[in-house]
Amino acid sequence: MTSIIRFQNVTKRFGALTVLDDFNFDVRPGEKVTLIGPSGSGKSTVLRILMTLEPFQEGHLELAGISYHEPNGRGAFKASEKHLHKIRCNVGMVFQSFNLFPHMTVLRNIVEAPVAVLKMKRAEVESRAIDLLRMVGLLDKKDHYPSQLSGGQQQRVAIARALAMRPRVLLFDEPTSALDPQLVGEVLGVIRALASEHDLTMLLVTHEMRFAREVSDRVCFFDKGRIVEQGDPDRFFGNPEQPRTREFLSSILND
Ligand SMILES: Nc1ncnc2c1ncn2[C@@H]1O[C@H](COP(=O)(O)OP(=O)(O)OP(=O)(O)O)[C@@H](O)[C@H]1O
Repeated sequence: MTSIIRFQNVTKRFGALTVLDDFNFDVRPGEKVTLIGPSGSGKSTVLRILMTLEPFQEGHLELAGISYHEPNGRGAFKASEKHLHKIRCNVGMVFQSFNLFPHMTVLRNIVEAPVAVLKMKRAEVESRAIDLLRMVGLLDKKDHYPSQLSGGQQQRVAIARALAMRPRVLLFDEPTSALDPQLVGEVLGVIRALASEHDLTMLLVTHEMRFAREVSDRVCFFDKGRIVEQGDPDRFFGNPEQPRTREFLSSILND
């Protein structure tokens, strides 16, 4: 079985703090995987490393067959800009806090990166951006600025923006946790629709357990830099095996 994401014995430290400890993790092409776990356990760090936003100290990482090492093996994350560019063309990320460019319209927010980074033709990207805005239900907002949109609408633009780069892997880092409760549903609805896309690999960090159960092929409980337990959602939520998983699930489900 080929993996589209592969962490092999990855160790990540921030100073004296070891966040990932000899971490191994594989994701199949098209798989939708959710990472859940206590605050501070390292879930965002997994995504940030994949997005090349964080270096790591030991181990080996592959995304879509591209290694995160220099081919000559000089050590983790000594990749050239060209190499990083290759990786970043395959992976997109949706952050907790939208991160739209405030001085650009919705349409430009979506169009700029594919034109600047992928050197795609502006007209072609615009036409795809229009399709994506229609998909996230915001075509009528294309000439608005982010400050004129609700948080839920901004997050839907952020999802469209990530998709405009045609990533093979899409990472979601707690995409609804900065939203008012009444806006969560509209964003989850868009992600749910994406989850039905066979070819797109999705890795999500979320505290929305019902949603995780609904969209994931696999749920992983992550604690102290390791996966403690994983499984298909019905088995995982219906019959968690590890005491730490049970403890975690009962603490959040009783909140
Ligand atoms: N840039 C940094 N410098 C130092 N420590 C960091 C840095 N980023 C994260 N950490 C620490 O690494 C650990 C893992 O953080 P991470 O954000 O990956 O956890 P998380 O599981 O995503 O938590 P949450 O659910 O609260 O977002 C935490 O103890 C955090 O304080």
